[in-house]
Amino acid sequence: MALFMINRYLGEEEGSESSKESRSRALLAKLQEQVKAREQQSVSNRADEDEDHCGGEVQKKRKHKEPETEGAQRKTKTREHERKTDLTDEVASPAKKKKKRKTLSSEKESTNTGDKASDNETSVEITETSESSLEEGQKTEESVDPQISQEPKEESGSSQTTFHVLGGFEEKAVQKVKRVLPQWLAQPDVIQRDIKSNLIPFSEVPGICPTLLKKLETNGIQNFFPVQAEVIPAVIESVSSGLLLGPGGYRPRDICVSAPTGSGKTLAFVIPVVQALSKRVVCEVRALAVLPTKELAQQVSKVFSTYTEGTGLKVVMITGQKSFAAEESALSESRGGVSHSLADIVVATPGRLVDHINKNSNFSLQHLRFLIIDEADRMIDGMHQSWLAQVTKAVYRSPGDTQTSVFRRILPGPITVASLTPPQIPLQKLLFSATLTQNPEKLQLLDLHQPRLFSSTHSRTETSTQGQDAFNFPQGLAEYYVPCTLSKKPLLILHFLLRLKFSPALCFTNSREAAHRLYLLVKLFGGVEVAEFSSKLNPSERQKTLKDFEQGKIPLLISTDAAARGIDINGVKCVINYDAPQYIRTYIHRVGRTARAGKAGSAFTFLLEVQEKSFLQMVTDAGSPGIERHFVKPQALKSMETHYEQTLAELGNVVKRDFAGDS
Ligand SMILES: Nc1ncnc2c1ncn2[C@@H]1O[C@H](COP(=O)(O)OP(=O)(O)OP(=O)(O)O)[C@@H](O)[C@H]1O
Repeated sequence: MALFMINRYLGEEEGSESSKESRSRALLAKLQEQVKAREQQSVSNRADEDEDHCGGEVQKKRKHKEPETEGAQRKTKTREHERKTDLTDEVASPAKKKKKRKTLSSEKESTNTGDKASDNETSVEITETSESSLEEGQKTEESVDPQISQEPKEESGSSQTTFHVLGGFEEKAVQKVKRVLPQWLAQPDVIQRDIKSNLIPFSEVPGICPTLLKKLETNGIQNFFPVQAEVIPAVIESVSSGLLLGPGGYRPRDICVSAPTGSGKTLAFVIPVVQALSKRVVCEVRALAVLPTKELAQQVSKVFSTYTEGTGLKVVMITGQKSFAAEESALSESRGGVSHSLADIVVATPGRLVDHINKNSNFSLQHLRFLIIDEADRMIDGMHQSWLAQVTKAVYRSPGDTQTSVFRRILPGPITVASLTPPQIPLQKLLFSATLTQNPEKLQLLDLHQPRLFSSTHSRTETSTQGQDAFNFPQGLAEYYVPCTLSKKPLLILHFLLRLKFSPALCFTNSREAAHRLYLLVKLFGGVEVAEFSSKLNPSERQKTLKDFEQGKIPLLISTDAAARGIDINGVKCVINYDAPQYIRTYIHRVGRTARAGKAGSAFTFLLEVQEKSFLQMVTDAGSPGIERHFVKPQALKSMETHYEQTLAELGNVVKRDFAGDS
């Protein structure tokens, strides 16, 4: 199915070498023709002149006779051509008419300067004939004409010359390629961005079973957030005819959700999936959630576990946190020599998922009904791991498979009566992200079926100026940038924590080395509890660090982008971009660790002078409601400077020791 319409190359390829070459060749051929015609003409003129000078009465008569016949023919041709040209000129632009008038007046000029009437006539005829042949050429090459139509003027003084000025093609304005989004991307179901003033009571969202509503209340959820009120009913509707068929017996539409960070996307898929699977009889893997990191998988797995409690549904996480064998035995067991699934919902990272597909013969995805791709844009970027192709292969039987069960699964092709006849479990994809790409080519990689988009961003062209995607920022987020110098950056962090009491604060650096150095510096300076979070730590250390930070034991967490996406830490008041992020998506996810669930929060980005212009442009283009300047006066840092210098010297020794220890 053609999912996407992309109007590319609306005009002819102006810059293409081959088209330039063929134009040049056509022009050259035309000019050569004209040169020949003129040479012949001038030869006959010269002969006429000679005859004029030395010929007698007979020759004079012949001369008069010849032009009479030839000239008459030519004149008839010319008049005919004039009539044609006049007709064309009636619809031609005024500029063209002007040009023609100019050419004709130049012809008149040349006529008046001539000595003999016959010469004059010949001159006019030549001019008009060449113009006529050029007019013909105009049909194939418009841009050539203005140049050539002026030639007779230059030649009028010396009608014998065959010299032509080449080149100077008229510039054609290149038509700009317009972006045409497919309708489902251009006109999404709109999700309100303002959570606080758009809370939706449970009673207004139909179809959710009372047990789940009770569970929501038990977990402190009183109302639905806008994204949940839109997406939950849509997914529930797609299973209204049971797990085997979508509405009307057709395959259900895939669902894409693009909503700001902290807007409650997790519950938007957990609730309907749990409700849909709660009626299952046999335990099989029917839902698979794929996330980019272990921490995120753990977070989502926890939410699934909360809402499946008491339903009999089993949630298993496969991220590599446990050994492969331990994960294998959590996924399935063998009873009477037959393997039985022990998982209804699997939460996985792509790498480990592929391992199980390839190495665990008891891991079956043949009953998979929901494929949830959280942080979908990141997962698309990571598609080089070909995890999606592996999942698809595991879900559908291979063509050589002769399985004859009614429930056999065949990779769906175009919808036909035949293809719909055997009932088969449809695989529905649910995509979620705060920065879902609107790039149709990228989305096509996911092979979506009649996708439906829920988005709080209408279209990227509304807010962006450079074709960059526009995103929505959380309503309660206040963005600031702090102009600074490289040497003062660490002092600023200390100022923010110790003086301004901005805590708990999550501080991002662009590398784990930078995170480690800053962590050491703050620790040596003293006065504030600090921890670092990066791939330097093992998974259990990372888990403990996040827990301590969430519980308020650590007011400052210095992290790489490992904590930038999806991590839901309650109560982060402030995000500090110690190093400015290079990409807008990174910025959006980093600052999205605060101002979650409709709460307020602030984000500060430290900017060196050279970074200011491009960074502010990037943020504005992405649709930021506004980023304010927050200037810290140098005097405010003065009192910390001496201690800071001492700490820096000390840091040098610690780093050396660290380095020696590492090597
Ligand atoms: N209806 C609700 N009422 C109150 N709190 C809610 C509701 N829905 C979700 N939350 C809370 O909002 C917070 C953010 O939710 P969630 O992590 O699902 O956001 P998200 O949209 O997935 O964010 P991100 O894009 O950063 O991953 C969570 O702590 C969650 O418990």
